[in-house]
Amino acid sequence: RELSCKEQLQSISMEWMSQICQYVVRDLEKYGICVVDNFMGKERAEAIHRSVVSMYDSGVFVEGETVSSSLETTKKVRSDKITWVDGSESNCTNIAVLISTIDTIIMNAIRMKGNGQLGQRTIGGRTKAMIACYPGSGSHYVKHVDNPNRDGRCITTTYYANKDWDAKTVGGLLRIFPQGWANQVVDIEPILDRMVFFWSDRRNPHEVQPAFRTRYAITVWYFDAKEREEARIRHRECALKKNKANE
Ligand SMILES: Cn1c(O)c(C(=O)NCC(=O)O)c(=O)c2ccccc21
Ligand SMILES: [Mn+2]
Repeated sequence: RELSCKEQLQSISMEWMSQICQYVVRDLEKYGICVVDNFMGKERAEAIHRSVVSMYDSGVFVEGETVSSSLETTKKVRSDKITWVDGSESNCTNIAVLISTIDTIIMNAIRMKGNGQLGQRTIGGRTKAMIACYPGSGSHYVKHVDNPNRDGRCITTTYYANKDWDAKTVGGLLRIFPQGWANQVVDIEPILDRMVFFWSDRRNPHEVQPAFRTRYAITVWYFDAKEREEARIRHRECALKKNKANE
């Protein structure tokens, strides 16, 4: 019998899903980095773009975390601004769909591995989505490691929502310096509907090069269950020590 439209869509998305998962598992385990284009499809991507622009215009974004205050007296460029969403906020429906799509990919990638692990990691939970905006005028992010000291985060997933981005004229490249690749760098243009997955630890120092146009990205970090638990215990212990000291 002829498959209904809904069944056809489901079968395409299941097929698509398993393709993407194989790709993510292979590239993460082989290179520690995976780039997927056309992740949500054109119309959903443009809807996400419109959502983040209107959120930015509504003023919910706050100054981002500067990884290290720049000592030299560089001319003051306005730095990144961020806001955290779980997808339930107003105007975030499309972002909720993005988050659940990434969840599905990560969970299925692990299931595919069979041993319930991705790169010898067992994923246990994730952060909310951090929407970041670089207001242009040369704003950038210094070279850093997302998780240098085992805070639990093991996979960084970043989605770009920038229409017609041309890095040759407006910069804004994500440049990753993969450890163990000698002096190779990986330059990734933050183009619309591009999804990047990479290990959050010291294997992937990276920077955001100066952007000369407003640049939007949505990041979700996935936790390694064991490492997250250990970080929580360490955090509790040092909190207890502090209380003892203050007694
Ligand atoms: C704004 N912003 C970031 O852009 C990156 C980051 O690495 N971005 C990579 C990218 O956008 O391509 C971060 O890792 C980050 C960490 C804490 C607070 C803000 C942060
Ligand atoms: Mn980062």
